[in-house]
Parts: sequence; C-alpha cells; structure tokens
Amino acid sequence: MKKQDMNRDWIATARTLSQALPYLQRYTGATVVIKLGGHAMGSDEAMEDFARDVVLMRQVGVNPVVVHGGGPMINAMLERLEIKSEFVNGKRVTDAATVEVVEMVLSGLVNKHIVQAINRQGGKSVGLSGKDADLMICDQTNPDLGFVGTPAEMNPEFLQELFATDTIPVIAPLGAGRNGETFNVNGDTAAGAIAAALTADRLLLLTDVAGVKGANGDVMTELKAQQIRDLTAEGVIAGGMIPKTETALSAIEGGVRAVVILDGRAPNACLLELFTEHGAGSLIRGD
Ligand SMILES: Nc1ncnc2c1ncn2[C@@H]1O[C@H](COP(=O)(O)OP(=O)(O)O)[C@@H](O)[C@H]1O
Ligand SMILES: CC(=O)N[C@@H](CCC(=O)OP(=O)(O)O)C(=O)O
Repeated sequence: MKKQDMNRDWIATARTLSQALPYLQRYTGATVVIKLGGHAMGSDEAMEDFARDVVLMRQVGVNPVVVHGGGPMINAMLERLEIKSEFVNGKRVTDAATVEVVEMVLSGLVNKHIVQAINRQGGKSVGLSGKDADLMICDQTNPDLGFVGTPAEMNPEFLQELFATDTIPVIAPLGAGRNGETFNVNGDTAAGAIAAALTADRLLLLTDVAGVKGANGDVMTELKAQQIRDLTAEGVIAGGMIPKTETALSAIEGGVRAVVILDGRAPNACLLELFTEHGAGSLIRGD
C-alpha cells in the first residue's frame, strides 16, 4: 500500500472512533444481554470477533451478559451416543438421559469455549449456568416435555456484583429445579428472563438470518408487538423464529427497553447495532 493510502486508512479509523462518541456515551453504564445461538457460532475466527466485540463493550463501560444456546452441538453429541431426540414447538423433549447430555455440552464444551475466547481477548469472563448462585430457578414447563424448565425466580443481584468488578458473565441455559432437578431451558427464553430480571437496556438475539422477514421476504427493520402477533398468525414468523419473537415480546413487557434480532454471523454485528447510526437487524420496542 502507498504511504498516502495508509494515511487515509488511519484517518478513516480515527474518524470512525470520533463518530462513535455519542453512541459510546449513550451506552455507558447500560446493561446489554446478548444471546448467542448455536447456529450463530461459526468458525474460531467468528468466535474471536464476537469475543472482541464483547470485550470492547466492557471496555467502554457497558455491562455485557452473554447467554448462549448450542442446539446443534447437543444434537451432535446425542447422535454420537445414539440417543434419539425430538422437538415440540421449538423445545427439545428432554428425558433423564438427555438432560445429562444437555448439561455436559452446554455447561461444559460450549460455555467454556466462549469464556476462553473472551478471556483470550483480554476480558475477565466467568462461566455459569442458571444453577450457579440460583441465577435461574425453574418450574417444569409441561410434563410432556420432561425436564424442560420455565424460569420462575431469578437472582439478578449476583450478576450486578459481577458487573461491579468488570466481570463478563457467560450463562448456559440450564435451570435449578426446586427439588434438585436440572432443567433444560430454551436459550432465547433464558436470555429473555435474564434481560427482564436485569431490566436490561438491550437484548440482542444473535441468529443465522439478517432479522425477521415480512410477508414479502424482506427484513423488517422495526416491528411492533401487534405486527409480530399478526405475522405469527399468518405463518410468516415460523419455526425457530417463534421463540425469539415471543421472547422479545415478554422481555419488553418485563421492562427491557428494546430487543434486536440480528445476524450473529455478520462481522462486528453487536458493534454495528450499538455504536453506529446504521443499526442492524429487526428492532422491537413497546407499542
Ligand atoms: N419470518 C421469519 N424471518 C426470519 N427467519 C425466520 C422466519 N420464520 C422462520 N424463520 C427461521 O428461523 C430461524 C432462526 O431460528 P433458529 O434456527 O432456532 O436460530 P438459533 O439457532 O440462532 O437460535 C431462521 O434461520 C429461519 O429459518
Ligand atoms: C428446551 C430446549 O429446547 N433447549 C435447547 C437449549 C439450547 C438452545 O436453545 O440452543 P440454540 O439457541 O442454539 O437453539 C435444546 O435442548 O436445544
């Protein structure tokens, strides 16, 4: 590269930082819950980029909380162990053998992978599940689904204590049962419950599509609650998008300021959403 072009690059970098100032100021002290779906976890490089974004958020005074999924990783392990698995309305039917595998994969492999990626970027991250410090006590969702839980009691104070020491919590979506059971919780549901308990400023649901698509197939940049209800009734919002939009609505009702559904595979997806005018994905706010 010519010296003149190199100078131009550095000038562009400095300008980008300068333009980000109002956004950085807006989010100082804000709590941002980020749900990283199993389908949004790509290559090691993509994980490194995600981790760098999270560390940057912490560096500029945001309190980031990562809640992750890992459905495809659970499927792979269940297949290796020759355990059959099925989903009903987006939730895995979870028997005693399955919940053991879910906990091993989510709290072990997936959780530690994310924690290590964040720490390698200079963050201070700890891995938890809903069982740690009774972060998420659950009731059984429906006996037909087995050990699937619905969050009932949360411990946001524990997360606030971690924020005070600049610690980045990474949470696996498992819940503690009141009688010592382990509950498998849908990752979106867990992220929504944690965001509501913290009355978070933003809940970012990172997935493998650019946002919520309307009837014409285009991504809708902003969605109202009623539009979500209509699109779901029309079957335009379907499959894995249903738990996300349902989570968005209940999180807003629970006091979260805004929810964004966006493509976690896009480079710097979280930074683009929080710190630029451009924004990303579909924004859902109260009516
Ligand atoms: N209206 C819609 N807009 C966008 N995606 C939709 C819509 N309806 C259904 N989907 C599906 O929802 C999927 C996202 O859910 P899911 O695969 O469960 O994500 P994750 O693993 O990230 O939690 C998309 O890949 C898409 O196939
Ligand atoms: C009850 C239930 O379905 N739990 C999910 C938990 C993982 C998850 O939600 O993973 P994604 O975010 O990658 O889909 C499961 O067993 O697959």
